[in-house]
Amino acid sequence: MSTQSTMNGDTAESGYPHVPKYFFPTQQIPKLSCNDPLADELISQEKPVVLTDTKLCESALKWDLDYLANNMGNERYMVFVSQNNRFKYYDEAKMKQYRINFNPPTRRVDMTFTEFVKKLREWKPGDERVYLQQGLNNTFGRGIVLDFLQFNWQWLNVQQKKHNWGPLTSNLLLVGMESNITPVHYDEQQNFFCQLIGKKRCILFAPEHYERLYPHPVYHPHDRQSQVDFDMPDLEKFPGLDQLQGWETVIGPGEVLYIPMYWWHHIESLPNLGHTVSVNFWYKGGPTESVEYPLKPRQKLAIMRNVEKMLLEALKDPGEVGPLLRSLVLGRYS
Ligand SMILES: O=C(O)C(=O)C[C@H](CCCc1ccccc1)C(=O)O
Ligand SMILES: [Zn+2]
Repeated sequence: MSTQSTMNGDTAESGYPHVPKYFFPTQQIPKLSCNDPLADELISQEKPVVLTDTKLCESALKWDLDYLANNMGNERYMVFVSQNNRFKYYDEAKMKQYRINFNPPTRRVDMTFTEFVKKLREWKPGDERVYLQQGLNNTFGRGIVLDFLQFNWQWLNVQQKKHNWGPLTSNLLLVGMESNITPVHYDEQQNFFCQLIGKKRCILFAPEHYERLYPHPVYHPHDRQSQVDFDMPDLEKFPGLDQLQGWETVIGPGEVLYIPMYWWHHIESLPNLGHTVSVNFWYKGGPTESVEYPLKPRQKLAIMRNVEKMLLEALKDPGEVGPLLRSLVLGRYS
């Protein structure tokens, strides 16, 4: 791959000039062959790594819009619609649970793939944007199912056992427009994220940056999502942002990014490079054999989540959780 170099000679792994886009510094996520022992080392340490040569989704590298339109049948698929380029995830179930004034930033519209492609191809500036995010299941056309069966399951099964992961829970098919952004959030599963069409910039932060990314309360529909807008960081409200530092990479077709469980990630489809297609593989974390101290940051995160859930269960009113925690901590533990 020809690597362009910028004035300061700084050329990222991706061969693209490393264009710092946001207010925080980042380092490049290592990009290694899946046969490199260091790759396995990083995965077992739950650190991010971009893997090449996995052939994990080689049979799906042909999943462009035409192929998908011809093979996705006439089912309706989950599509999110946004008035801007951000697609901040929200939990529909939690929306109904608590009477909080929450205006969802996107709306969910189920549409056929043909309708989706039409909206995508006829889009012009000012129009609402679309992002198809649909779990792969056997309702997809035969062609898709056959491609799916040809994924490199042997390699996946070896990884799952080697790193003591739990079962595969789902595969999300993602078809997005260029410049679409999934704002920074964490998931509670291990993730092999496969890029099929187009390029995505992925910015990751370790779980210990929890205090710097100010996640919404656990009961909130935006649970696991950061309150911070990377385009308009509010350093008064979120002072920890000035310590934030991340890891980033640009992944292209055939590359797999390992997003460790509880690691924050912001994902965007690079502008001017056309639509993107990705498939992820979410695995439950493995059983925790022996608890070792000091606890890992992700274990403390899990504990904090349980404290929030327990307090809400006990207090019922979300408005009482903050005051009780302040009484507990201020002047006593702080
Ligand atoms: O694979 C991942 O974890 C990603 O975040 C990929 C991301 C879309 C994910 C949407 C989503 C976020 C949270 C819960 C359910 C669905 C992208 O590629 O834009
Ligand atoms: Zn995610």
